[in-house]
Amino acid sequence: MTEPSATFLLFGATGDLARRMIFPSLYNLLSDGLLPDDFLIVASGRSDMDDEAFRKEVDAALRQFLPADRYDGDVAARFVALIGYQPVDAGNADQFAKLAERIDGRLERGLSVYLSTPPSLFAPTAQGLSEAGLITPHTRIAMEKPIGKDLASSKIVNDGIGALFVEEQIFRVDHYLGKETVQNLLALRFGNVMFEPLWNTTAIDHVQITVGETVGLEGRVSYYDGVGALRDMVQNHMLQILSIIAMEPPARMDPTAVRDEKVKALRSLRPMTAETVKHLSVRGQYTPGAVGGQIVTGYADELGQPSDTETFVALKAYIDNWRWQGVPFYLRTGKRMPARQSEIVIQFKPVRHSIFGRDGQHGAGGTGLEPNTLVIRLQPEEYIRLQIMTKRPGLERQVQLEEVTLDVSLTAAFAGQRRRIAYERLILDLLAGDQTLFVRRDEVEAQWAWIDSIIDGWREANVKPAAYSSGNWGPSSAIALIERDGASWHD
Ligand SMILES: NC(=O)C1=CN([C@@H]2O[C@H](COP(=O)(O)OP(=O)(O)OC[C@H]3O[C@@H](n4cnc5c(N)ncnc54)[C@H](OP(=O)(O)O)[C@@H]3O)[C@@H](O)[C@H]2O)C=CC1
Ligand SMILES: O=C1O[C@H](COP(=O)(O)O)[C@@H](O)[C@H](O)[C@H]1O
Repeated sequence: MTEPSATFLLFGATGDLARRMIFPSLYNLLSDGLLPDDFLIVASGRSDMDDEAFRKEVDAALRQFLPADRYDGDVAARFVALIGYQPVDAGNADQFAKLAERIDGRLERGLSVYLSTPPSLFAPTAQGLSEAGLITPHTRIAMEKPIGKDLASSKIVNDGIGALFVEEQIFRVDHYLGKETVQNLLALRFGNVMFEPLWNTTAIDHVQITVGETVGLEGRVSYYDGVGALRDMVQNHMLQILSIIAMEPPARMDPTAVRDEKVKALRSLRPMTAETVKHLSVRGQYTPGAVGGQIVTGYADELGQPSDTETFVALKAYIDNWRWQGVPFYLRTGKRMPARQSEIVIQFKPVRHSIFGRDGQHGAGGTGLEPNTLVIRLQPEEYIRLQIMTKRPGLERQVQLEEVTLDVSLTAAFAGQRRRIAYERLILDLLAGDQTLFVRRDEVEAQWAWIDSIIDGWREANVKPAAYSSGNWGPSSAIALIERDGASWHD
């Protein structure tokens, strides 16, 4: 089927993600004329309400979460008129039958189902859809993260869904893949001739990936505690970024070629052990402090009890393949960091031989020679900066070098272009059936296999989170993790 799905069925429609991201994204797509004619949105949650009551809730969410200049009352009225609400408890077969009545006669034109519910409901929901006759070759199913909490449980979820859908119908969402800046990594690497020859152990000293957040638990206590930063952020978003940085060039931009290369990189991650986690990983948990001038409470206070869940993690990872032999990938992510800042830093090696120092050695003679650094800022700003060496103007007998920045601000270069919500891209691709920016089963499982090795290592070696004051880049051991190697975090 080449036409986009004519019906979008959203489970979890009363939830936080639907209100903040999914409805605003659908609204934007409608406003830009990107939804098919005669499009129907069937929204479902456990709560009982009628179409009108739910439409009012969606309108309120649009007013709250769209930028003020995006909300247009006429478009919003057209948008909510597309939505019907049907209460369904995932375990209630009768309610699935009522849901099917809403979609009656439309299945041939394609149904895209989106599961924005807790993952424990994915398989029962798929079962309910099947029993109600809603699964046909024209049905697709999208699932939010997390897929499980370890490799074993992710296999159970994948098996449950896989029993009713073939892989080509399954769209595992990682919203980072919908971000322009993450897709731009592919453009940077494979749309330019100058980076690829240097993109390996010969020229690269190390790679840093940082995803810093200033927020704390944000009311997601019941989800987050026991999950922690490693499972919440590294297992999915950060490993997806790492796989795009590390993969071999795919033959073409299609779902199989791209995902084949990503999974090879993920499978090459060196597993950790109880011995190696002690020097390759740091766990942290925030305590009271100040973020952006505001005093905030600690994690345990927000939770109401002590906990061993990490809100920060830093890792030194190795990818055991030809390209990346000996190149450490330093990853760190945390809540209550000093800034919301996500970036990738490619630290190149020094030039092989310095012609500038008095004795010909690199860095000798105080000439200021430094290795090149490529900084790719993903958010909140979007830019690519390359630090290169230039001659400082002057008449000194010995050439003095200074770093200058080649600065490509994507925000400025594309100033006329509206920044899209990541979910807009993903929903559009789901409707169109393009899986390139969705995560394949083998990728999720390779990600979990590596994460499990760290969690097992932590358990066996009894590694607990170290305290860090909110507003800092994690515990001091996270700084030591990289400084031991003679490098430092690019803050
Ligand atoms: N919020 C976020 O920023 C992010 C969330 N996610 C993931 O997205 C999913 C949804 O998250 P979020 O919106 O925050 O969660 P919420 O807890 O806010 O919403 C959960 C939704 O699931 C519905 N639900 C709960 N139990 C049942 C049931 N037995 N049968 C049918 N529906 C049920 C709820 O319906 P009702 O309210 O009517 O009871 C509600 O619509 C989760 O998997 C989460 O991990 C992923 C990335 C970010
Ligand atoms: O998936 C998640 O992502 C958000 C961070 O997303 P971003 O787009 O704002 O960078 C994180 O806050 C949340 O804990 C996690 O579940």
